[in-house]
Amino acid sequence: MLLEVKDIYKSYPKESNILFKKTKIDVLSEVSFELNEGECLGIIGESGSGKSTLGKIIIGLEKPSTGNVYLEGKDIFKFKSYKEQVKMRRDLSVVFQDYTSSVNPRFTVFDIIAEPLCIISKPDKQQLIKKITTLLDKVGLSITYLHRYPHELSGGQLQRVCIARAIATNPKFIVLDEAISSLDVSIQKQILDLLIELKQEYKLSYVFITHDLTAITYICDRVMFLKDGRVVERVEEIHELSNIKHEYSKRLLNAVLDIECHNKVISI
Ligand SMILES: Nc1ncnc2c1ncn2[C@@H]1O[C@H](COP(=O)(O)OP(=O)(O)OP(=O)(O)O)[C@@H](O)[C@H]1O
Repeated sequence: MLLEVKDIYKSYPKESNILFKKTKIDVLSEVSFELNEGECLGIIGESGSGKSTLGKIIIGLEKPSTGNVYLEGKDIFKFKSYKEQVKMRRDLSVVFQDYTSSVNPRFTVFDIIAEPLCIISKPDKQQLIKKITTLLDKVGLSITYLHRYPHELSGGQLQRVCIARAIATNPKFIVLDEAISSLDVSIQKQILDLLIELKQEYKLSYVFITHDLTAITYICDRVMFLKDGRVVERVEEIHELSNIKHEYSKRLLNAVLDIECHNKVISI
């Protein structure tokens, strides 16, 4: 098994009106799941249900209050040596929704993609140019983009650059946190197709975080519904999505059907 997330609880301190009284807000409770090689697991939930917090925990950006995350059997929060931590950084990657703020505006496309490569090794400039040109090609961008700055790219192009950066270190899995949500619908499909292609080519696993069930049915093998930080339902086979039982999951599914129906009426 590639990833095992076991009994995660996460709480944050909360401001209290009562002097000296410490309170906390529980964001995740009892969250467990497994992810196998080559799989795409969808995590869906309403705003504030804890999806991004969970995403940050499984790539080691945030520590759980209790619980463990095992990557190939090893607890990612117990990697002590620098070498182990660099390996973990190489194996786990992420693409965020907000592609504009997840890149340095003063970096060129070359600098953005080179950054993780230079953290894990010390490649020379020629090696870097070759590798980055190949990566750009993989995400459907030509070499002419190499020296452009983020403001000289469209949203879809910049998200492709972020995807190239995410796959640069040959990770084992990528957390895609609302990675297509800021793009318009036609670009969303292109990016989903690209992600599916890359998943097959690099044998990647994804954790696909979204509030969009339509995208889940397009790319995911399984799905987990998160409500107030708890897993309320799991669908192990995506084609069985219509058999969901929990009221909350049904509400999310019906919301999609309503929107699709509404769009059809408009297009008629
Ligand atoms: N660093 C933090 N300190 C305090 N509270 C936090 C912190 N990060 C997140 N939260 C709270 O945790 C809860 C879950 O937030 P999270 O961003 O994980 O939800 P989400 O499901 O990803 O929401 P969205 O879909 O709107 O991005 C929210 O109530 C949020 O305010």
